[in-house]
Amino acid sequence: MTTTTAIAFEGVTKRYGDATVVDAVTLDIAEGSFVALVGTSGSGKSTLLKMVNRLVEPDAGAVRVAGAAVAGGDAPALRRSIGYVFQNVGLFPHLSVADNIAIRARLGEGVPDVGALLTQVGLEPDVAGRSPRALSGGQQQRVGIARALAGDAKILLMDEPFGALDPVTRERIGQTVRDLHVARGLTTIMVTHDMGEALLLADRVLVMVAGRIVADATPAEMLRAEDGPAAALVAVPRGQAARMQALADGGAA
Ligand SMILES: Nc1ncnc2c1ncn2[C@@H]1O[C@H](COP(=O)(O)OP(=O)(O)OP(=O)(O)O)[C@@H](O)[C@H]1O
Repeated sequence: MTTTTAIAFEGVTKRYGDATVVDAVTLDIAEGSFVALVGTSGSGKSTLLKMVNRLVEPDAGAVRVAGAAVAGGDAPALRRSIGYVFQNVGLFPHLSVADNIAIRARLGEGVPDVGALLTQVGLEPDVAGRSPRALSGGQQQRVGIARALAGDAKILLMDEPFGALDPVTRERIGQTVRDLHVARGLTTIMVTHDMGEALLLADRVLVMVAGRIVADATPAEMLRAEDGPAAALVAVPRGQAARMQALADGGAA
């Protein structure tokens, strides 16, 4: 089976002052893959992600989307073709849910089918007329996902999208995103602090430390890792799962 590269990072580097935040990262993201980017705070995950839609420009190297260097093209057009979801959602409170989703249409694209999008992200179509202020945090994030997909994006970038949500809502929205990823044939990159979430949602997990990718494996490979940075990160969810199983079995945790 041949795989097509949707996003390529070629020796990408970003510095802020003396600090090298992303350090010569070279990486191919296959079309249709769901990639989780994990690592401790400040390791450069968001910076790497934002170089795809040019919210951050690299100091060296190149990012390619569908083979074309993003630096050579029109940044607003690129951003409209890529769905971007982030923790604070960023809905306009004075606009209705429908207008928030259709905001890209105002920027010159076709008018999206808001009702269909709301259904796809697990909301009732009748929330379309409400203000985002009248929605829960989880519902707002679902609207954020609908907005990200309104322009028929084939790439979905998510930056710690569920960080502010309770675990049950987080789990449900994660599953919604995974289903949309499959149904729409998306290429998805999700930045998360949560290794458990990464293992359960993604089909490839990248671990970033100090601006470099130090582990790159499937969730199953990550879980089998005996040592190294991946092993340290999976130790937490693996240990929790084992302790909970012990509790369920009636033994001491
Ligand atoms: N615009 C900026 N100016 C200066 N330094 C920055 C800027 N953006 C990010 N940094 C620094 O770059 C480093 C990496 O930041 P980045 O947000 O990419 O990390 P991260 O791994 O996504 O962290 P977190 O998980 O906390 O979001 C941090 O030390 C951060 O302070």
